[in-house]
Amino acid sequence: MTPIEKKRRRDLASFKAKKRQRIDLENDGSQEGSSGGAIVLDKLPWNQVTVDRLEDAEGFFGLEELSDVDVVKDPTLGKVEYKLLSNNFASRRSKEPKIPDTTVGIDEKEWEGFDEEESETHVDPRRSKGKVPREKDTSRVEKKRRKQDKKQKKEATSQPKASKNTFEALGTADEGRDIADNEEGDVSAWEPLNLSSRTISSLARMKFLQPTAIQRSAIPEILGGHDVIGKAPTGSGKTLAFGIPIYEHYLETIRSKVPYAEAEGKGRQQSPLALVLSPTRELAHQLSAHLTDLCLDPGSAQLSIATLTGGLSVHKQQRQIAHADIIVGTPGRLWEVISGSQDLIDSLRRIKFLIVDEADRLLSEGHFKEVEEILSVLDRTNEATNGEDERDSETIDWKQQRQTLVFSATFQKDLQQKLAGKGKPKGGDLMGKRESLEYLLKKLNFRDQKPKFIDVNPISQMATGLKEGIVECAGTEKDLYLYSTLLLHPHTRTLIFANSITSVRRLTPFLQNLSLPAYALHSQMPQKARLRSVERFSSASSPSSILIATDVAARGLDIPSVQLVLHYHLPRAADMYVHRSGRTARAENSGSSIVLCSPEEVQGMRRLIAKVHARKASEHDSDRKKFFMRTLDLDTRVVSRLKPRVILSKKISDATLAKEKKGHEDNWLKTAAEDLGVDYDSEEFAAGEASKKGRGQGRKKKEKEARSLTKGELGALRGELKGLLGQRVNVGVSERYLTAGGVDVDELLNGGRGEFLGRVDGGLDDL
Ligand SMILES: Nc1ncnc2c1ncn2[C@@H]1O[C@H](COP(=O)(O)OP(=O)(O)OP(=O)(O)O)[C@@H](O)[C@H]1O
Repeated sequence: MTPIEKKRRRDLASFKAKKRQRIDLENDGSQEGSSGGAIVLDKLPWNQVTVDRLEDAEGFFGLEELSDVDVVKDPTLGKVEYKLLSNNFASRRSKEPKIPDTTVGIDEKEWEGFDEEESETHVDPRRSKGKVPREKDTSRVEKKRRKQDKKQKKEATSQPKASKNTFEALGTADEGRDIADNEEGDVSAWEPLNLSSRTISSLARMKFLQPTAIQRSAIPEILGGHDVIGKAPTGSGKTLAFGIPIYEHYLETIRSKVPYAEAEGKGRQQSPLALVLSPTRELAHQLSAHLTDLCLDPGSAQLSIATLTGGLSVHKQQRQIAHADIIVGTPGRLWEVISGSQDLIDSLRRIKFLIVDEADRLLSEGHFKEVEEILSVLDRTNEATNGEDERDSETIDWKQQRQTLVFSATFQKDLQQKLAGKGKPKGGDLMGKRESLEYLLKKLNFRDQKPKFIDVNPISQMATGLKEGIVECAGTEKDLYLYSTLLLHPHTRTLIFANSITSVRRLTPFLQNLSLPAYALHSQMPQKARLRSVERFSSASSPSSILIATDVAARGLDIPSVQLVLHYHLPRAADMYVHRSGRTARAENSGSSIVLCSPEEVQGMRRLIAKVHARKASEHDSDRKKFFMRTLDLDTRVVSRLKPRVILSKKISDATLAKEKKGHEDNWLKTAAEDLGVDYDSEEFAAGEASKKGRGQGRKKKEKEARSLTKGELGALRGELKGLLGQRVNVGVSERYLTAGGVDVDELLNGGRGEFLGRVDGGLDDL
């Protein structure tokens, strides 16, 4: 046994003895009364609040939580004391030998921690920066550790029930914490990826028993230090394909006990390890939550993740990211936060990983300017920061030390060909077209001459468990067909996509009036309301919930058990169809995607299918036209019986919205008039507007009519609708009836043939 191992054992034995003693003392203390376990506030074992609810993500940043502690007030002295409540605390604390400075109260006397040599191996670089002397014989110890780690990993993966000290090899000396205890099943399929036992343990806890295709292909390349462009169908686990290598790198750095900045020999402000760019706020929060889950390790210093999406003050976020290991952000807010601080820019330039998630979206529409700014400052060499600062006298090409990882389910076809090394894209000098994806990819400055392009499924971007269908209807009857389709899918978590915010605003109350649990999501909602909608929609207690969203929800959102995606409008681009539909049938699950298609949208639908399924079709048959999407015939008898409900609901929601709109307009005009110092008379203004002719007057007239409904009239309409919703609708198929509560008529309409929905009357050519 080597001296280090002997020492580790000695420390472990002494730790166990002290822990026993501590528990005894705590038991005694609890019997004796409040004074037995009294401790001071700042010595309590605070834990970082983890973000497990989207809604909390913003409000709890920077806060810490605590449990198993009683607050006791001494009435005579008026003093407040804190007392450890139970042995749970003791056992919980015993799993945290790495943070001795938070061990408290009675423990304070008992716990001395591992001595320096041992504690160095567990040290949180953020806390220990500058204090920890570097180990002298790193290579020998590191070699030994690696060997031991490998052995432990083998045990962990081949014997999930293996016992004790799986983590000893990582230097945590963590008692009894092992994969086996988690009882998560056989994770040996991860073995070829050669991951650390801590990562394997996290995967086991998450019950991810094997890597997905993109994880299997991308992780070794990233661990091997390559830049990677990864393309894989929606819901196929791309987040962990880059998340796992980042975590591995983090663990490696912890093991080598050197804070990142020090590791780079700079010794200045700590640098984050990774920067993840996300196109939407919801996705950013989700990515953070997913990475937090992976990196959750109660026995060690927590990796810190900062999410920058707006909602908190820029100053607060600047402070947050100054200590973060991973930063996840939307480009606009990220730029706002970093652009004001040269120190932050400097530290970001030293990141080890730059991740561009949903790359094709991020590098185009709307985000172009900020992404370009961010990439420019990341790539600026120190010299370029004008050399005023002494520190900048060294020229370090940080981008050469940074890995760039780009992921999406969709990439432009010509670009994809280029990346795959198959010829040049059309269109001449792409560098000249500033707003092109390729231009920005060039700006990403891959350190590899040619990044590894991994396409795990070149045939399809769609998830394998996805079924697709079309419901044909007149443009004016979309609301009716939407409602009918929803009723034909009872007990189904459904995501409805519309092309405009106005439609989302209109459809939400329309469905709510029909007693359906519908929530809205669009970019003009306040951030808190956006997160609340996603949380309510995702809640396990509402498995039949409905989210009506713009394409802000199309990318990356991973909401459990979405079984149906309904395209109220045909998506504007084929890749958006792929991403929207990808909100269902995720991670080996099945799901359906249905387009409500009006005659005006048929051409677009044909083009979309040709784009999305062209390769699939040519795989099976040389004649592409043979590929078709199912047309789903709703029973017109059912649909027509639902019409009166739909008419009433529309009337009510139109009236409510028109009144709200008028209220907003009045307020706006009043404020504007006040600002200008003139009187505002709404009647006069309305008369002036009415006398105008031209576009939009029809809509305005309708709005006026809707607005003119009195409260009493609205109440009567609501009553009438309530009556209708209470009535059963005879579908004429059997004794079973369709109600808003949702009877399974699906089966009836399918004639028990197990078809997707309704009769399949043919393909695209029949449209
Ligand atoms: N190895 C695995 N085994 C089982 N489930 C996994 C595995 N890896 C990831 N998952 C789960 O699969 C789901 C989809 O993962 P993720 O969100 O990373 O997909 P994605 O490929 O990024 O999708 P999108 O293209 O829509 O953004 C998540 O719920 C995730 O927890």
